[in-house]
Formats: sequence, C-alpha cells, structure tokens
Amino acid sequence: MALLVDKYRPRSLEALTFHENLSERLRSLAQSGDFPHLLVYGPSGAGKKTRVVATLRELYGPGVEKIKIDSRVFQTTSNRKLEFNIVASVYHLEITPSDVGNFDRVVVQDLLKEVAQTQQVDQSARQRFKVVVINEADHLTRDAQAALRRTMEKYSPNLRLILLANSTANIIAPIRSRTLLVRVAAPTEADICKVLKRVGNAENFSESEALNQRIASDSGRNLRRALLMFEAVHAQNEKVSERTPVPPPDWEALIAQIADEIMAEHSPARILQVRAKLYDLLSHCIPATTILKTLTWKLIPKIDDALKADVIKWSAFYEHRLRLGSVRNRYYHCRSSS
Ligand SMILES: Nc1ncnc2c1ncn2[C@@H]1O[C@H](COP(=O)(O)OP(=O)(O)OP(=O)(O)O)[C@@H](O)[C@H]1O
Repeated sequence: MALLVDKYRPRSLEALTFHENLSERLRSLAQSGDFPHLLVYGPSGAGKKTRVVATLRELYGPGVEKIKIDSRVFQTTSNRKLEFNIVASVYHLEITPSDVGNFDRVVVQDLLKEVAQTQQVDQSARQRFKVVVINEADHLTRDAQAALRRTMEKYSPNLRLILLANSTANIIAPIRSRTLLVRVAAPTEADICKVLKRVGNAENFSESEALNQRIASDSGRNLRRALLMFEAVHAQNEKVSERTPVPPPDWEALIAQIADEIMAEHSPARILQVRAKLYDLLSHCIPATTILKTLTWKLIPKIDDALKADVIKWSAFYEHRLRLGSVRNRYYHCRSSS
C-alpha cells in the first residue's frame, strides 16, 4: 500500500496546489520551445521534486512516468569501480551524484557526455533535448560543478539540466549564472492544511481542523513531514480530535531519547550506549547533519543558560568537521594512490 505522500503526489502542473504563479511560469517555459537549464531550490518538503516531475510531464507527456532503474559501473582514475544508480525514462535521467561522495566528478563527466552525444531515441519526442535531473546539487564537489559547467557550455543543444538544491549558497557562480533560478518556498501552514483536508476527505478520515493546524505547525512547513505525521495519527486513531497526540517520526523520537540519556548520566558506559544509537540512526540513512542539528535542538531546552552558547558552538564546529572530513578523505585517497 502506497504511503499518502506517494498516493496523493500531484502529477501534472494543473494538479499542483499552492504557488500557482510558479506553476504558470513553469508551464510557459515548458511550452516556449526554448527551455533553459534550471536550478530549483528551496527547503526540504516544499515540493521541488513534485514540481520538476510535473514540468517534465508538460515537456514530454505521460511517457516520462515510465521509468526504470539502471545500475552502472564507473571507473575512477585509481581503477576503483563505482556502482551508481540511474533512474531513467526514454526522455530523461535522474541522478544523485553525491551518492558516490568525492568521485562525483567522474559520474557527472562521463554520464553527461554520453547523454549529450546521443540523439533522442524516440524520433517523435516533443523535444530534441534530453533532461538530466541532478538531485542534491548543492552537495556536489567543486570539481564536479566545474565539470557540469563545461558540459553546459559544450553540449547545450541535446541536453538540459535541472539541478535540485536546498540553497544556492554552495553552487558556484558560473552555474548560477547559466541556469534560471527557480525558488520553491515552503508552503504556508494554510497551504498545508488545505492539502491535509483534501487527502483526509479522499481517504474518508475523521476530521479535526485544529489537529490539522497543529500538524501543519509542528511540521515546520515541510509538506512531506506533515503528510507522514497525518498518516501516522490516522493509522493509530479511528477518530481524531483537537487533542489527539501526534507521534513524532521514529528517528526523531530516538534522538529525543538520546538527549534524555545524555542528560541523565555522564559516564563512559552511557557514551557507549549513546554511540550505538547514533550508529543505528546513521545506518538507517538519517543524514549526520540532521542528527546533529536535531540533537542540539533537543538538548538546548534541557541545559543551563550558561551552557547553551557552548553547545551550539560545538555543534556548528562538528557540522563543519563533517564537511571537512569528506574533503580530507579525498586528500588521503589522492596521496595513497599517487
Ligand atoms: N503542490 C503540491 N500539492 C499537494 N501536495 C504536494 C505538492 N507538492 C508536493 N506535495 C507533496 O509533498 C511531498 C513532498 O514533496 P517533494 O518530494 O516534491 O519535496 P521536495 O521539496 O523535493 O523535498 P526534498 O528536498 O526533501 O527532497 C510529495 O510527496 C507530495 O505528496
């Protein structure tokens, strides 16, 4: 059974709720015959991906929804083999180069070159170009971004890029200036309530507007999160009311528990216990930066005022270290292979 986030994901530009002006702009771009490279950015759960997929549908028709997953192997200069997954339809490809960490340049370069040099297979395709959607573009290394920029200059006729990112801050200026920036702001709480109401009606859920409002506000204006919370509440309660408790996602509950444990006892044994839980979160693909940030916000209300600034400082310090860590790995890798 599909989750509500998938079941009710709007598939066409007309079906998208909120940010109507943006949907209109995307439609006219798709119909203009001169579709630019796009850099679509905004916070998590704002509906970036949904909008991009709807735009692809406007460009090519429903055929873009027939996707398959290809596994490819790339070879690095040091003869290391990298396995990499590509989601593709006849008309477009979707990749997440940050999956291969610091080897992202190899993937970007080889793959885009290959796509750019092949013609559309479907001769009756509405567009001459293929679209490559790049997820997490703000996590690309500088090298990969430089390679991307060269590809954009060289192969423009056969290829359009759609970059997805949370912010434009980590995208190099030459890419920003060659793409049309499309900002997808977080939906307002009222926008989220409308989506919850519509989904609830379609599913015949019992309804409480006050509860929906609470979910919208607890979600931090993240629509995916709001829908997941909404589904969890209704799975656990036949009838809901204003006061029905909203369970947090499992990973968040575990981080709250870690914060409690850190506060309750300061001993080496406790450190080991907490560490095991942190590994557990990492092995369930919760990003390290999310863990760090959530843990910080859970600890702050529990500690003395005098310590708060310190905790934030160290949290920021280690967040930065996480980034440096991946750069340093690469440095050692280069040294050991040269
Ligand atoms: N305009 C919309 N109307 C109704 N529901 C929407 C809309 N846009 C998105 N959604 C719902 O919100 C969910 C999250 O959207 P989406 O995956 O597009 O977010 P995102 O911004 O790409 O998030 P992330 O950056 O975390 O990947 C979707 O699964 C879909 O169900």
